[in-house]
Amino acid sequence: MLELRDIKKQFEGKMILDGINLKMQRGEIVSVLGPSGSGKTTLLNIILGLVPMDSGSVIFDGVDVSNIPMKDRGFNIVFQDYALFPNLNAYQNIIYGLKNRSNLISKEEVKEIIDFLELSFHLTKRIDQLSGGQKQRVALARTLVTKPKVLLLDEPLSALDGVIKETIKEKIKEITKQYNLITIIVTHDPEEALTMSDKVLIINKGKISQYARPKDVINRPANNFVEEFILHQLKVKKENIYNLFGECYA
Ligand SMILES: Nc1ncnc2c1ncn2[C@@H]1O[C@H](COP(=O)(O)OP(=O)(O)OP(=O)(O)O)[C@@H](O)[C@H]1O
Repeated sequence: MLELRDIKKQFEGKMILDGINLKMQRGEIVSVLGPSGSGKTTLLNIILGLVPMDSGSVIFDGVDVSNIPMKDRGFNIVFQDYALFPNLNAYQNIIYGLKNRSNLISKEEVKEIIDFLELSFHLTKRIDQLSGGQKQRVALARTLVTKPKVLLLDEPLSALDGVIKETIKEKIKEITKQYNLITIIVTHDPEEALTMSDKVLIINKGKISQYARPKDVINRPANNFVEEFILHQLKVKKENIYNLFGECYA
């Protein structure tokens, strides 16, 4: 279990995260949803250990990892722009994080991840020869070979659309279950959050507005902000939300 206890963070005197408390279970996808500037990426970076918090704790499986450096924390991230190395081919990118850590994962397990993400025919391609969906899968593979316990994804679907987007969504769901990960996804898109997560964390002005299952967010929005934010973003009237998600949550 991953637990965040009373996390606070200011930038330049402005409170960005103001007492974030939550618990996430293994095998669970949690989407972090909120308006631009609400602190979503900051929260992800604090969990990763990339950005220090002012106060609070990050607890993983009962151990306080707040002061454990990022590289030893055992969490990993796929950045929004994928941050792939253009001078390396797809395979070299995938195994990049295994340098000096070759005992972390067997060759068979690396192959399993490559096959699972359907990348075996693209391994020798340069990054600029890959489609958006293929780049995303290379970035996911590069992160997964490090065997993270917590998988952090910053806007993983924002550069994708149509069938490719749906395929990556399914892959993320399957990966989370198969590897029993805690997957945390930052998104500004309520439809993405509501359709692919076990729980949705909605933050506004540094505080949690609601942390609940998608069907509960839809049926019982905790406050006007949640209702308005979701309605506004989905650009539909309230009754249409039930039509949009009614089948899933009937
Ligand atoms: N290193 C930093 N120094 C100063 N201010 C920062 C820094 N990083 C983030 N901020 C500020 O903190 C606030 C939250 O930023 P953050 O990127 O976490 O928001 P977000 O919810 O992910 O936004 P978006 O959806 O636009 O990516 C913003 O006002 C941003 O300008």
